[in-house]
Amino acid sequence: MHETYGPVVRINPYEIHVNDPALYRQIYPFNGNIDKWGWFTRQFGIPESTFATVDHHLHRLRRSALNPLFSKQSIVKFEPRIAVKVTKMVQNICNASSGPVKLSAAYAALATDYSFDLDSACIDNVDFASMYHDAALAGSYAGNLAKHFPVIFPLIRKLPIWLARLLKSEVAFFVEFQNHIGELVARASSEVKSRPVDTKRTIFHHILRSDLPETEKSVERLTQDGVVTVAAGIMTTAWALSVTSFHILSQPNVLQKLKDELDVINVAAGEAPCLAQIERLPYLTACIKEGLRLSHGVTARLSRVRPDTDLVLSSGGQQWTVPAGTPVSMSSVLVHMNSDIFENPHSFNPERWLAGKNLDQYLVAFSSGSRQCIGMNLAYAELYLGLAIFFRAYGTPQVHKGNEIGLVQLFETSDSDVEMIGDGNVPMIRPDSKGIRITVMPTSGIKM
Ligand code: HEM
Repeated sequence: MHETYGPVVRINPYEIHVNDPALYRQIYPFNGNIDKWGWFTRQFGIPESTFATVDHHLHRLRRSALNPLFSKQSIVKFEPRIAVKVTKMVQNICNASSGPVKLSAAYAALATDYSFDLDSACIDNVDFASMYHDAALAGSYAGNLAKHFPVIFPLIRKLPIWLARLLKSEVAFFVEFQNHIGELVARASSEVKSRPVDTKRTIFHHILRSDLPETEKSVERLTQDGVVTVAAGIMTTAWALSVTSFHILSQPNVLQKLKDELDVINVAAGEAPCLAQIERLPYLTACIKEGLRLSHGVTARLSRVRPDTDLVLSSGGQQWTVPAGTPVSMSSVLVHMNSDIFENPHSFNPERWLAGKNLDQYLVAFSSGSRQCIGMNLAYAELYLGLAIFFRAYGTPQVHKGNEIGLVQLFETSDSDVEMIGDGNVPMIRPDSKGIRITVMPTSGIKM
């Protein structure tokens, strides 16, 4: 429709969609009274979560309780925990070397494990099975249907587990996932009541002790917030790690440059590199940005509504007025794949971020404005530590330094295993893909 009708199109009777990267920040600004669109947010069946809150002011109140947990300062405190999990994952991959390892599942298990006190220990599973990841993905894909039939999720949530298991394993995972989060919230709630000065600080303990009104602290509301926070963190981070690793492994010149950069950082034997150190590495940073660009983050059109003001969009000497109350959006995929900004947009090319072109403004995987991803600092910490520890520990038969714990090679994995074929709120991949798989040959080196 954009090719036929231009950059600003009324795509259905209610909604306007935009395809002009210059307009992205105008649609998603940090200031102003901006709501979400109820028709979009109802698809997940969690209307009381911060993510799905429609009203701007209520959203600000709910988000204010979460903000301190996700500040850069708080995430730095998480760093040792993330590093321990990544190191364990890297060692487990080496131990599980008898057949191909599903790297995308390993990353999914990793992202699940460091999501707030879930005690899931997914990375200890030999096959890296990740119940939460699969449940979250199934829920995200189902959103396309649930937008039209919003009764689906409330019904699923009420299913007894035996019936859910009879229907489909993903449905059962989803019910178990929600039940597990509900149990964690209920436990936190009774702990906070019985021991008001306890120092244990999961996301739930934190909210329960915050200044939010008591009506905002119900077990049901906090369960909804927990479900979306964990699900949003797992799917996106695991996919960004997977896509970035796939491209690095498939281009020996990229791997060589990355390993050269990682090899010179000063790390004591047996220790993980520290975040402050690796965040300054230009080539690793460029790989992460390129990986975020090609993994897209959230692919759905994230509609915004100005309830009481018109929105005037202006670009290239043209102006459009979006009337108050009208949902308007621009998909991240259209920004990331715009060939005027990113030449050969399908190719993984970290160098484009090092050419002084000020491309950062067009990296919108985390969206922008008042509803921008709250987990961005945590996601970056996971990406930096995950990739740095993995690529210090592993080389390929073509590119290695001699001090790795193993050599890896992609196993029957091609571009078609990472290419987006549809929008399931996150990228949909061809259904018969077996994931991003590697084979591992342990070496005698020990350094990580
Ligand atoms: C590469 C990793 C990630 C990407 C690309 C990503 C992307 C996004 C995007 C685009 C949004 C905006 C959605 C909207 O406008 O409706 C969002 C919101 C959100 N994300 Fe992330 N995310 C990532 C990791 C995480 C992590 C690690 C967490 C927490 C554990 C998290 C928690 C959330 C939450 C709670 C929201 C809702 C925020 C609000 O409504 O105020 N995300 N994310």
